[in-house]
Amino acid sequence: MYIVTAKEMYGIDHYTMQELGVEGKLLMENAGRAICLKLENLIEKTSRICVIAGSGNNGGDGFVIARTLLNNNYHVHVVQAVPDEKITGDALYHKNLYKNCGGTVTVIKEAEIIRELVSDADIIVDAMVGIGIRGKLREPLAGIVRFLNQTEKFVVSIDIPSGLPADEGLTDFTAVEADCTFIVGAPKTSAFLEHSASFYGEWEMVSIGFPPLALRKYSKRMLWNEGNFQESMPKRKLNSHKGDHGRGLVIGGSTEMPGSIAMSVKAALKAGSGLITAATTEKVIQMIAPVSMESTFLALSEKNGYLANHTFPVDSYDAIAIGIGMGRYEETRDLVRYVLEQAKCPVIIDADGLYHIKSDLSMIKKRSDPTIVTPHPGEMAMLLDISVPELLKEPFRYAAEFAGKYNVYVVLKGKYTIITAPDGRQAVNTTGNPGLAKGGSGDVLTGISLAMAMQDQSIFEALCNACFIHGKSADLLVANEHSFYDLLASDVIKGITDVYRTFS
Ligand SMILES: NC(=O)C1=CN([C@@H]2O[C@H](COP(=O)(O)OP(=O)(O)OC[C@H]3O[C@@H](n4cnc5c(N)ncnc54)[C@H](O)[C@@H]3O)[C@@H](O)[C@H]2O)[C@H](O)CC1
Ligand SMILES: [K+]
Repeated sequence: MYIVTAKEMYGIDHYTMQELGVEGKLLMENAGRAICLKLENLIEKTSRICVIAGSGNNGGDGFVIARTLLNNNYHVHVVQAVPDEKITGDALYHKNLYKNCGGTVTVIKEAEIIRELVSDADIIVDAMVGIGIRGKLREPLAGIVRFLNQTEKFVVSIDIPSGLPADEGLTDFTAVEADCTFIVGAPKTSAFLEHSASFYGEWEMVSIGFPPLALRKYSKRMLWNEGNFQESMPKRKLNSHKGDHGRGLVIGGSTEMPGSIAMSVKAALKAGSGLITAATTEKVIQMIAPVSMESTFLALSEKNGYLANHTFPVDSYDAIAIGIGMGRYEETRDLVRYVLEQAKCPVIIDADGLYHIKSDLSMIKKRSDPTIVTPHPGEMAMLLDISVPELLKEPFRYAAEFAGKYNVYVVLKGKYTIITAPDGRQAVNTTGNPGLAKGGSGDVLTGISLAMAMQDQSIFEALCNACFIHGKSADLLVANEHSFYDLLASDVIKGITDVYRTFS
């Protein structure tokens, strides 16, 4: 499923109409009809429905919905929140069809009377504004939105909750807080931003006839779901041996933080790596060996419980993860630099490793093999020299700019984890839950990512699948024996079993 900006949606729309010859009226009919098929499952046959229509094509969708419901014997009424002369083009065509079928319309000039007009309605369909919103909502629409947000009635928004921007970048808006939203054609980026996603309520996308070639042409962003996971995950050959599944190295750990590297190692093995070596201090090896029985160890020299600068061969690995629990010292920074310069395989940089590259980002830019950074918002903001709120306003743009500028893959972790490739392709992960907001969760994701980077798939797919597995494991655990409260990172490692058993 593609994710679009308003501009991209208009591009897709224009292409479908001009190049492929599909008329706008037909797209609008498709949208309204597809939405009604879904809506009728949500409402009673006796429900009274009030459609609030605006001036643009979003209002046009509202008129198609009103006509379809009317023709299916529902009790429906349209409140038009703009003067008659504002309804033009395809929207006017569909308004006329609705009226020709016996539909009724009340035109309102002031927001106040909306209370009275919807007093007997059970369901309110919000078709005031969609992706055509410019700036903050004006009156009387803003007043209607304020009313809708304090009413108990069930509010269904069409395409976008009216007033909400389709794109990232704006946080000051008045918008409908919908109970549910039927998104037209493709979800918009605002459905995946922390400050705006909740306005959509539950959402579902309806297809209205945009061909995949049009979507592909305009959007580089997608939602990574079960279908993508199942299609792209390499199948295991029955006659394969451990050498086929990757030899990985995890570098990190300190006496203060021995557990994190153990988690990454375990997760990497559980997710399907053939061989994993943990490169850490002698003391950490002693501490984690009893719980990391399946891995091998490489003892590196230490200084005050942390890894010291060290040169050792890094060329016999298929992928490397570095940074976990390693601390932020000059010696550990030199170690990160050494590995980034020497390793001729994909390198994943996490946790303290991210602080080290910040001091000299040319460390990552110079590399010719894939480099992957896996920051949470605080780390990403640190890398970009901006605040976390600034980052969260436009995470898609910031991640894409960083990935392009430094030629790296970025896994920006969060409720909506965004995976970005250096060429600008982006995916939003669909799995995961609040149970993952706990220490160790990131270490597990790094381990799974390491395993995925060594399987037969592109790095972009590998990272999308790693995030999918990590979140899905947590989802299955919470759906069965665990809760958001008690879920531990070590449970998530165990849960990988169920993900594989369910989906492969
Ligand atoms: N290709 C598609 O995606 C299709 C989408 N459909 C629906 O059409 C809308 C987009 O339609 P458009 O006419 O371009 O814009 P809107 O209806 O969203 O809004 C424009 C309308 O709103 C007024 N307006 C703009 N800003 C404000 C404001 N701040 N305050 C008040 N009023 C405002 C402006 O004057 C315009 O009149 C899309 O979301 C889908 O729902 C098609 O039906 C099918 C194809
Ligand atoms: K709307």
